[in-house]
Amino acid sequence: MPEGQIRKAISGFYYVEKDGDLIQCKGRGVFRNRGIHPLVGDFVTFEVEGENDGTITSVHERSNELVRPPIANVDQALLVFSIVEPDFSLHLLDRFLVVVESFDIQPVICLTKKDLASDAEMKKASEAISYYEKIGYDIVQTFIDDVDLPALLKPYLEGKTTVLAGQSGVGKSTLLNTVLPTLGLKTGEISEALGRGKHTTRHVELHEVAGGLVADTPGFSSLDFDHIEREELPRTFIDMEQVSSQCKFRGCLHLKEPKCAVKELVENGEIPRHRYDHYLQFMQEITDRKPRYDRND
Ligand SMILES: Nc1nc2c(ncn2[C@@H]2O[C@H](COP(=O)(O)OP(=O)(O)OP(=O)(O)O)[C@@H](O)[C@H]2O)c(=O)[nH]1
Ligand SMILES: [Zn+2]
Repeated sequence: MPEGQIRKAISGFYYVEKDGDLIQCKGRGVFRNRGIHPLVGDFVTFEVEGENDGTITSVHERSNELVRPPIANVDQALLVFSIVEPDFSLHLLDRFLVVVESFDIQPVICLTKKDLASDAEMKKASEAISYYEKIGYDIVQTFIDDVDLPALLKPYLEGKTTVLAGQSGVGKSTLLNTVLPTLGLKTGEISEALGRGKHTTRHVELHEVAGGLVADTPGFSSLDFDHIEREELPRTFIDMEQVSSQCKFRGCLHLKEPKCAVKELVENGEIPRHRYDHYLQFMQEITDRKPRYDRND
């Protein structure tokens, strides 16, 4: 039976891409009883019925799945940060990195609005970001008038499924319009669409760009840590994770444990203090959240 990938889902139909064609498919009747909900991004097996219609018979195992927007098998997130308007925030950067790493998604940090920044603001942001480059993250600088943005982003987009993410106003729609000119998003449109409340399900579609796929709706509109356990937080700080094998205790959470390699590196300045402070803050947030059975969401 043929296999393909769901590129969009509208009113109960799934549009499955196969060799350049989109086949309009329904899900198998038993999916509902079994609680199987096919998602955009899913690789599926389907049965052909008629020229361009079919039925999805099985959904292949996912590498991950996002909730808002609902999308599966995301490889990469372009994390968009403006240097000014809104001001660059290391707290928000660390928060995005934790959430993205927790889904096993590769982050690429995009810096926008360089043209609006003073030399001092630019220098401050570049210095802060250089640490993230040092620990292995890719950084790209994009500008509103950068005519060659598609070429700049191509090496990152090629062969991957990518979502954009970032705070309101940083320039996500501007970037999406540049990589997907046919989309014609009004800038500011995304926040309006998402602002109507979290129950608004906005249609999401994967588009072919530069040999990869890009989602036309930004991901990670909520940055809570509900899905992350205390023991999982250390691995989402990749700089700490790299040295954690040198901590005295296996499974060290780098809190009060003696002979902790992470705390030693924070003391001698190799890991910036703000990284560790954010780590402690996020750990506290996870510790303080209500147990799941107490919540009514
Ligand atoms: N000067 C300058 N302005 C930019 C740049 N990128 C985006 N903008 C402007 O910043 C404003 C916000 O950009 P959007 O692309 O709407 O931002 P967004 O992240 O999609 O915002 P939401 O829809 O609220 O999530 C718009 O007026 C853009 O024209 C840039 O590199 N330089
Ligand atoms: Zn430790």
